[in-house]
Amino acid sequence: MQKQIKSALISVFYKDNLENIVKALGQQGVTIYSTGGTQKFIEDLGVKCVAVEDLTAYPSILGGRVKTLHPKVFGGILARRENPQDLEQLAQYEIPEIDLVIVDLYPFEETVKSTTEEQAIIEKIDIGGVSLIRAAGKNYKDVVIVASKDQYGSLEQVLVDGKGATTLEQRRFFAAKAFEVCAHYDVAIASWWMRNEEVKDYFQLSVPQGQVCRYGENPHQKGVFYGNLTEMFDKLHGKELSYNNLVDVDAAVQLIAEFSETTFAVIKHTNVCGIASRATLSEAWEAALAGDKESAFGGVLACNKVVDAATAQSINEIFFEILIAPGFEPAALEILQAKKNRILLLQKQPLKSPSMFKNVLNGVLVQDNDEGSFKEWNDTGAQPATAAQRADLEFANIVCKHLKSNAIALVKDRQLVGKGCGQTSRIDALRHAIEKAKQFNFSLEGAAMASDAFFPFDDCVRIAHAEGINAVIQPGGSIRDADSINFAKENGMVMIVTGMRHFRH
Ligand SMILES: NC(=O)c1ncn([C@@H]2O[C@H](COP(=O)(O)O)[C@@H](O)[C@H]2O)c1NC=O
Repeated sequence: MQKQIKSALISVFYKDNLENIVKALGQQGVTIYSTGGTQKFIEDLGVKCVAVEDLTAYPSILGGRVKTLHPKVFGGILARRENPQDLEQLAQYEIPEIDLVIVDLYPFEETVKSTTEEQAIIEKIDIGGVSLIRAAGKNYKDVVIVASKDQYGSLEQVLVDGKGATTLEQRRFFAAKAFEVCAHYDVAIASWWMRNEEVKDYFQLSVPQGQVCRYGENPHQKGVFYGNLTEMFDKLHGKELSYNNLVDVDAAVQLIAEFSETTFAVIKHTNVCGIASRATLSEAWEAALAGDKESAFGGVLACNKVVDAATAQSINEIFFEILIAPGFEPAALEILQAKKNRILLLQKQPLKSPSMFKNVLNGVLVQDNDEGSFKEWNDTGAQPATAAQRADLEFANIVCKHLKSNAIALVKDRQLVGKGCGQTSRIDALRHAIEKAKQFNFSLEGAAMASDAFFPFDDCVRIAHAEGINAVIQPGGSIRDADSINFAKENGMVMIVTGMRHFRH
């Protein structure tokens, strides 16, 4: 049903972008009611406006905590226009109908980001604005609610197209958006109150839409990304990131954040297939690629140093989807931007989320991020690790943590030379890792092996030893730990037990 807007209440925190709407309402003869700062803004535009104080016959009190909270305001918003009793009461108490409500709430989220001062934050919990939104949204059959400056464009369109009249469908659309705004606002407030609680009573997360993906994991699945990519990255080149790109970029930035030495990594389907630390970035790249040249095709690349021209030249020769780096030298950028089908991301900040979650069954599982790489460093083998072995073992252990379970990583001179992941048995993961190393002509003589979880039997250590691997790192915890440890002792192998498992399902 079409409804003509004859009256409006405007109370907004940010006044920008409101000019056209106010002027259009003024031209259409709409009676505008408004609060302090907004009233001044409207009058400065040369448009007539009634102060809410004049409507309520009450001043704004308690430093603005109570301005619009009054039956003369809420009655006019909530009255059902087809209900004779409601209309009688409006007449009895001299309450004018309000057909349009425009609100832009106090910026609670921005305030939390800019200060830790509790009182300043609490003052930015909007009360009147949220009440206006809820009231107008509830009475959407008669009232238009515009609950955020993000919707000014839509309102302007409606005012122009409908000459100030709205359809029921349009009012329903604005109401739905309005309740989304309120819900998001309340989640932000509740999250702030609960910021120090370890376990909350509700799983609450409200993240604005970032982009609708072309599709989900596969073309027949829909996909949407909620989040703010521009906060983390500057996209210097290439098309929009796909659903799978986003998943891989997440895996890549988590992995690369673990390394402080100059390191390059290649990620495929969230698993690292090549990674190396070297004195220079181009050496790190060459070594990472050499780890598995075949898998690197179409991969996601990540490094922790500014990309120089020499490295760019070398990377340019292979087909890759995405390159993530903390910076690009201008000459490197020129080289890499020459080809169209690739994405270049400049990472501006690290990932900050302290926890992770996924939907399972009819709920959500939440856990801490897997921080750290070992609890203890227990030398349980034939002898302690040398400095070089220690470096490789630590490297292998971190890599293993970023592989899907069951995972085995084989490392030599801080270069991944073989990996097995996502296997249903640990021994299969090892077999696969060895096969990969052989495929690319790596000798495993003197290599280090990491396992994401304990060895249930001594079979893996035996196989590793037979290949020349002489240092092992694993969490321990099997009832048969002694079998693997004794084998290492008897065969001159280093065996580190960390006490920290790194399953990744
Ligand atoms: N207390 C109230 O009755 C009340 N009514 C509206 N507001 C808010 O006051 C702001 C606008 O204030 P002003 O027009 O004075 O600049 C808006 O963000 C609006 O959401 C209120 N403030 C907070 O709760």
